[in-house]
Amino acid sequence: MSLVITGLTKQYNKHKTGLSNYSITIEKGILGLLGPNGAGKSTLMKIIATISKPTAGTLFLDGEDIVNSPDKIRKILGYLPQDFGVYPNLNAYEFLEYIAALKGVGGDGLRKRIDMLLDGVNLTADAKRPIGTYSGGMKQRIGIAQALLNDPKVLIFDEPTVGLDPEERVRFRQLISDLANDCIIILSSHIVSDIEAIADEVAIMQNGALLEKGMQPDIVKLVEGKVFEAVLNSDDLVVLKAKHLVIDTSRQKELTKVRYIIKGNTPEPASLPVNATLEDAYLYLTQNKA
Ligand SMILES: Nc1ncnc2c1ncn2[C@@H]1O[C@H](COP(=O)(O)OP(=O)(O)OP(=O)(O)O)[C@@H](O)[C@H]1O
Repeated sequence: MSLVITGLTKQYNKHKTGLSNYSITIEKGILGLLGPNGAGKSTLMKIIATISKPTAGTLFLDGEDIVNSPDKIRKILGYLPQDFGVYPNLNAYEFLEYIAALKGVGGDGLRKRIDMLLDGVNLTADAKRPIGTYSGGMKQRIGIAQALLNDPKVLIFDEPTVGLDPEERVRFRQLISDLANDCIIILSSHIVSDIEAIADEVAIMQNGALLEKGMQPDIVKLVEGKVFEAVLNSDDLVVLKAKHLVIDTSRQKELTKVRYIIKGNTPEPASLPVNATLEDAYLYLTQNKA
């Protein structure tokens, strides 16, 4: 299964561009979209989910044009939008039955599937309570469950881990990694550690453009050998900041420990090389292009 996107542009109005000439090919597995606010992640996801039409460009799913024939993808799509709304008076069970009816999912297996999904998102014990009484994280989990109702082959999650506690993040990861062999899964976040833990491939976006896409280790390789740490006084820190890209600082008594990416070839004196991470690569790519 592959989704081939070419030259995708979304011009909201004269001044606002959501995506500009964006091309990417997405295969089975979990793709993480990483980018700062306004990068175009939601715009891309809405277009793939056929909620929004592009101004220009094409999307083909296994050779089928999904801009002009959206039904091809809608039948096999699961989508969790960023601003997912729930019906506060329905309980989780009723809500999933309602969404199933909208999606045309029914039959003998429905009850079993709802039970399985409620268990998958850890809501079985609360399934008979009105959703209006749920916490933000619980509402997010019911949103995840509804996206999985129709046994989708293309799954789109816009900021799925917002509001989830660490335990629920692990549960979410397990839930979708079981599906990844068989599906295209696209999820967005601006939290690098979430993408690092969940995604196989990463697409780093900014200002409506794709900066880089690849398997996580290949993205990290972009900054390997460039990341250093040093413990400095405040004067030396000022000098370092003017020359290099600072990733992180922390106080160590009257000194500052700094993690940075070198610009050029020469690290500051008394610096030690450290292993690069996805966060280093993300900051390197987005801050160099900012
Ligand atoms: N309905 C809209 N009308 C006008 N401009 C819009 C609309 N939706 C998005 N935009 C603009 O398009 C650009 C991309 O926005 P988008 O929501 O796709 O980014 P994002 O990467 O999902 O950001 P976030 O992490 O904040 O959700 C931004 O400049 C945004 O202001």
